[in-house]
Amino acid sequence: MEQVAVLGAGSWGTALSIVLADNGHAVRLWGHRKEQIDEINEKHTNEQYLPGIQLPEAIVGFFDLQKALEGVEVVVLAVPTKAIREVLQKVRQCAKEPLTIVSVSKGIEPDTNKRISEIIEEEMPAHLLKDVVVLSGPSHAEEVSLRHPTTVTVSSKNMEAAEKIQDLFMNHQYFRVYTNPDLIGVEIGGALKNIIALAAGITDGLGYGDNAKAALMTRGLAEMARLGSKLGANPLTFAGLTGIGDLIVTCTSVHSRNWRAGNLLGKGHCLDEVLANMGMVVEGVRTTKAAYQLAQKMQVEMPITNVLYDVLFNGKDVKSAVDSLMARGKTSELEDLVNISL
Ligand SMILES: NC(=O)C1=CN([C@@H]2O[C@H](COP(=O)(O)OP(=O)(O)OC[C@H]3O[C@@H](n4cnc5c(N)ncnc54)[C@H](OP(=O)(O)O)[C@@H]3O)[C@@H](O)[C@H]2O)C=CC1
Ligand SMILES: O=C(CO)COP(=O)(O)O
Repeated sequence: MEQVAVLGAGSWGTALSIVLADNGHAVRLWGHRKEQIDEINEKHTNEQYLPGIQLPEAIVGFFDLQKALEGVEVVVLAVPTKAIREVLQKVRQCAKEPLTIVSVSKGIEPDTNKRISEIIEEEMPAHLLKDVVVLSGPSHAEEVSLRHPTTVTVSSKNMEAAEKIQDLFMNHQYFRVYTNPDLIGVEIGGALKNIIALAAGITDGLGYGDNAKAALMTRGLAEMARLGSKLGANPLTFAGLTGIGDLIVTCTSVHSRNWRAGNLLGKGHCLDEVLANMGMVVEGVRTTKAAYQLAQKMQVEMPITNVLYDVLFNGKDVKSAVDSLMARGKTSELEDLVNISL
């Protein structure tokens, strides 16, 4: 039995706390809103994020970060990408011993274009950071909290640490955890699939059918792998859980906030209105900006990302965005594969 701190009491932090509690661990679920922590401790629910789910009593809510981190060696970081630096700055003021930090968020930071593991290494002083492990894959919190069969992947620069985290989360009833040593590919896949899910939501919202969605997913995967391999990822990772696996779950599920946001954009709503009404994080918006910047910097062709960037940040109309993808010059499907070095 391990004491684990989970930072971020949203959908994913709470769902992963259930997995850890089911595995016999004592979970300290930290959140920054007192009334939500009181609800977790008094009613064993988190109605805003996982309505109707009864939380195991081994999950204890913490409002005081210092107390949540006392004597803990493993910290699961489950806040949106834009809050990660702020939360880590608080963690480094409270931590006394070196921590293994498990990143479960999916995004790339705009402007710095850093992956989350890179942000963690930057924000945490070396003496307080033992290892960084990334956990990613096709896993909607809503389904995990219902204990429906789910598979994810863990990766790290130190695969021994990844295997420890694999053991911590592995639940042979409903939560199967794989390892993959390709840290860059695992993080890039998890982040970029949100861009394609936004685009898939848009074409669904426009009333286009399965052909359009299959095209976006397939050509989306090609551009994810193109950028990923330029950044040092193994292209085969994009054929795995954190690539095509997460792309399928996010582009085809009503649970996906990215798909739902895209769907509303496709139906004619404006971005500000969509984000204001979502009530949960839509990571793909900021990641589109970061991936657009990376594509320019690394000179990688990313037509879907580029056109979505214009929709989100330059007011391009969604219908003409799809038209401009269709009107691109002719190309070969396999050209991408030839350009990817294994
Ligand atoms: N939901 C899912 O199915 C999955 C999500 N993920 C990833 O996990 C990450 C978190 O997503 P998810 O849990 O779904 O997001 P939610 O929007 O459901 O919850 C985010 C949580 O983070 C809290 N938070 C936001 N900013 C801060 C801050 N500065 N300090 C402390 N807490 C903060 C929010 O608090 P408040 O309530 O006050 O806003 C909320 O509790 C994302 O990167 C997402 O892509 C990965 C796999 C699956
Ligand atoms: O990453 C996820 C599932 O694997 C969750 O996707 P959304 O953030 O789009 O809901």
